[in-house]
Amino acid sequence: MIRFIDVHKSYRVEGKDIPALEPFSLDIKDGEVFGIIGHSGAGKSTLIRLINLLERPSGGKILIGDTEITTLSDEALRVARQRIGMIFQHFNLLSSQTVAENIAFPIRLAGNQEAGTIRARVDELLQRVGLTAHASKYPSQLSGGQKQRVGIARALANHPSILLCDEATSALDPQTTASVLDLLAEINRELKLTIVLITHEMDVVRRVCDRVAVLDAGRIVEHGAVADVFLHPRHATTRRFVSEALPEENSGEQTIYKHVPGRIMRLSFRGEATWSPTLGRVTRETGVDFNILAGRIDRIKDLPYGQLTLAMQGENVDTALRALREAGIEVEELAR
Ligand SMILES: Nc1ncnc2c1ncn2[C@@H]1O[C@H](COP(=O)(O)OP(=O)(O)OP(=O)(O)O)[C@@H](O)[C@H]1O
Repeated sequence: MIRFIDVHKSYRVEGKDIPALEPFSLDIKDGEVFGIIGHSGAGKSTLIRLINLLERPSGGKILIGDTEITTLSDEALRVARQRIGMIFQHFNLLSSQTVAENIAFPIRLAGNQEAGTIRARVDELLQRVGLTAHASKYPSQLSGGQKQRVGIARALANHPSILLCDEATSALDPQTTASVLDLLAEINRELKLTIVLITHEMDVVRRVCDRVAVLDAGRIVEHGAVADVFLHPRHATTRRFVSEALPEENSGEQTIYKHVPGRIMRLSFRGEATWSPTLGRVTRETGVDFNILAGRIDRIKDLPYGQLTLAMQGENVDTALRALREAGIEVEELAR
């Protein structure tokens, strides 16, 4: 568990303390993928860098397991940091070293000098990230996605229990982003390490995270399970992030709703409910008419979900809505 207790952080700029993170408490559980989402300047980098003390908090406690890391000696902190890997938006590879040498570097730094052991570990890591054929290349000969795979292999070199990802996919195209996120999900699943990632894209959160915190101007304004935050965003900032991830929600439907007869409802289905023909059954039984205005079926990490926007008409709409709720479908009225 990574535990922040009443942590806050200010930067001293021209003799003044400028707050970057207001006091917050937060627990990140072992083995989960935890996302921190926020706009530029919200404090994401500051927050993630508190975990390995690249930034020191101005107050409060940070615990990793039972260890309060802010009280560690320099030597103890150096050892603790070996169990915390980090990857970066711009990869931060050594340009004069090959892929294999980049990955070997932190292993040597941790004190392991035995060439055979290092080679075996590097081979294992190359295989994990799918770069065995590229071991002797230099970073300039790799694509962005391949560079990030080297970054991931290097971060995993000393068997960390935590992997910090600082905008790891922000410099990548959508397809490469998807493959790097798949790799992170696989690493999380197979190595059971905790992943903390920061991003400004809700889609990254939707694809890989179990839980998420939304940062807005240095404050955590919302946090919880991704499915809850994604399907029922409460804070205006969260709603904006979600609507960016669901572009059709932005395309002027609010205006269309005014011209469509009936009550405009949004139905959200999760898990098994996504596949069962409940809507058909309920509307048949209640004689309610419906018109589909928008819809999607997708996944939040491994959880299938569906959202349908309907115009519903008929005498028994309320009965139909009750029956839908009883069947585990979440129902929200958008307009009447
Ligand atoms: N070393 C520093 N010295 C002074 N102020 C800083 C420093 N680092 C960050 N800040 C300020 O702290 C606030 C939070 O910055 P931070 O980099 O954590 O945000 P962010 O959400 O990661 O933004 P971005 O997505 O643009 O990287 C900003 O107002 C920033 O200007």
